[in-house]
Amino acid sequence: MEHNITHPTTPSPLSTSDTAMLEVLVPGFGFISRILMSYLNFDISSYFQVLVGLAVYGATIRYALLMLWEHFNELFISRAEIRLDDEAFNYLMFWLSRQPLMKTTNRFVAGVRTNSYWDDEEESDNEDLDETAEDVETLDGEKQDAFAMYWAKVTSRDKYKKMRFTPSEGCHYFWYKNRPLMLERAQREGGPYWLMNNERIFVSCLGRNPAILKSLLAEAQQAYVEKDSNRTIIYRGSRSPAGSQFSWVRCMARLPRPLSTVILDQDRKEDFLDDIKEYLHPRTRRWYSNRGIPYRRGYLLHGPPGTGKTSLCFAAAGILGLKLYLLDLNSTALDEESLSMLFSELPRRCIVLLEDVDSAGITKSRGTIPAPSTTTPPKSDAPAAATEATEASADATSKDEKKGGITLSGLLNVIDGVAASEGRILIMTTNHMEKLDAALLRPGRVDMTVGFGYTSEADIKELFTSIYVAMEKDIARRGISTISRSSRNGSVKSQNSTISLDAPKANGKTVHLGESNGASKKGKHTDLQNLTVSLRARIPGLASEFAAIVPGGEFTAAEIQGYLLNHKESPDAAIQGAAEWVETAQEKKRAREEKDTVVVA
Ligand SMILES: Nc1ncnc2c1ncn2[C@@H]1O[C@H](COP(=O)(O)OP(=O)(O)OP(=O)(O)O)[C@@H](O)[C@H]1O
Repeated sequence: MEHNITHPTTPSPLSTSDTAMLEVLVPGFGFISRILMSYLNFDISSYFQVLVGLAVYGATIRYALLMLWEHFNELFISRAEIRLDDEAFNYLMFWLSRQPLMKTTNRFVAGVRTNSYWDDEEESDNEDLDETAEDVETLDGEKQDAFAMYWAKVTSRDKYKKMRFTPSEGCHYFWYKNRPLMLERAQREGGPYWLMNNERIFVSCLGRNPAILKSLLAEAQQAYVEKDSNRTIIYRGSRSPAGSQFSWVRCMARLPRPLSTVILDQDRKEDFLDDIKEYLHPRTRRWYSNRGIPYRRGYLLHGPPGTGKTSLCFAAAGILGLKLYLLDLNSTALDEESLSMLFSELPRRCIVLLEDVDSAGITKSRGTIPAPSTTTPPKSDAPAAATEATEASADATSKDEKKGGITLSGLLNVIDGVAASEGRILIMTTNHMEKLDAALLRPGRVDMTVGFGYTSEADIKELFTSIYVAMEKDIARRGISTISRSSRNGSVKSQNSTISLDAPKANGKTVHLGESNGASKKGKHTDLQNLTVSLRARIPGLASEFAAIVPGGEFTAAEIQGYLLNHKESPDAAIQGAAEWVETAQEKKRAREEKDTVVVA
């Protein structure tokens, strides 16, 4: 008997090219058709023509909608693009974090990492805490507890870092000045996801006029810049964590350092500052440009470690409101190309600080510090003498050129290369000017040198005064906080509470302010004023006493400052311990010198 086995009618199978085409139009087509065939015995390929028709139709509609959307965008939507590697990105993020959008959106990036748009906020948070510490510290008998309370708050704040919110990737809608805006945070299409500086923010508005977007960005910039108010902004040239590229990363914003706190011969300080001011004057820029001379100026600050070179730079940046760009030439990762890129990215007016150029791989290795021969260094502006001194070392230097990431020729190329930005001020510091190559010191690269030395008698007096003059401000601040606290409480709290400002009187005894219970605000003010006046009157005498004990020309300002900081509340104690400190310090120096002599021998 013959059995007729009936198979489901199977239309002719698709050719390979048909299947490939369908796979392109409908990704996963092959897989789906196999599943359908095996489980449902349904051959989808029999509907090939219908499927192709549908796929083409779908693709056409999609394309048409895309084109339509693009035209619509072009005609009716304005859009600003802000890139991560630009500072405008920080402006916008900072501004956004303060907008109602960040309170209402349900899609956001949360993080505790401190970065450039939050750094100053952290600082002001800490300042609030500092106030509370001072407030309670002034009540006698509670000093320990006050510190414990303050410290508990600090450590807890450090543990529970403030959570920061920024918009997540994707689109967000918000209102700005009664206009609906769209914010989109996205990675650049086509770029590798891990590349951090791929990120973009787009802000869009309806209409062809982008004025509202520009106004938003201007507002964001203003908010960001105002946050810095009169601070000195410091950038550091560093490698991005994700790539090998170097860029300027904002690392902090510091309160400016008053020039008066840098102890250096007044004329020398003024010459330095006047020279920078003269350089920044528009007539100087015109002068340079009319003669085709590259508009750049370089300074070399030289002297033993801890004599105030970096401090002078900070002070100058603060006074002139210039941003400070720090670069470590010792980084082995830094090559000529990166250095050149960093220099080309500098803003038109700024200070670039290259510290300890002698220790970078562009000279012979760093040696011991030569013993001081005079109390003050030679008058600074002597590039010719410096050049002579350095010519002798040029040979030795060239041998070491290849040490480290950057070579001498690399540095020279970048300092005056065509790609380097104009208008910048380059300040290099060194502990060993004699080790620097003459080529680095030639005019055009170094136009002025400022020498720093060991403190003279006058410097010691000035340093002492500057340290204890600040105490007057401290007293005033504590007085104000105590007064405000007592006025909040109605009166000074306990029976025994006194304002604990142990300041010595002319006769060496300690003054306790506000000793009377419930002393009036006015009375305390008068006491504080008297104390301040008495201290001010005593400081010159104390400074002379101190300078008579500490020999001139032997110690750096950093060393003396270090000692005075151990007695920051009591100038009298500083004077009492000065002779012993000088003796110990001299002994240590002698021992170090002997050790160095043995090593050299
Ligand atoms: N001339 C000075 N006037 C006031 N303070 C000074 C002076 N020199 C040093 N100091 C103090 O000593 C510390 C170190 O100073 P600074 O960093 O400016 O020294 P430096 O010469 O740049 O040292 P280095 O060569 O090691 O970089 C700072 O706290 C600073 O306040």
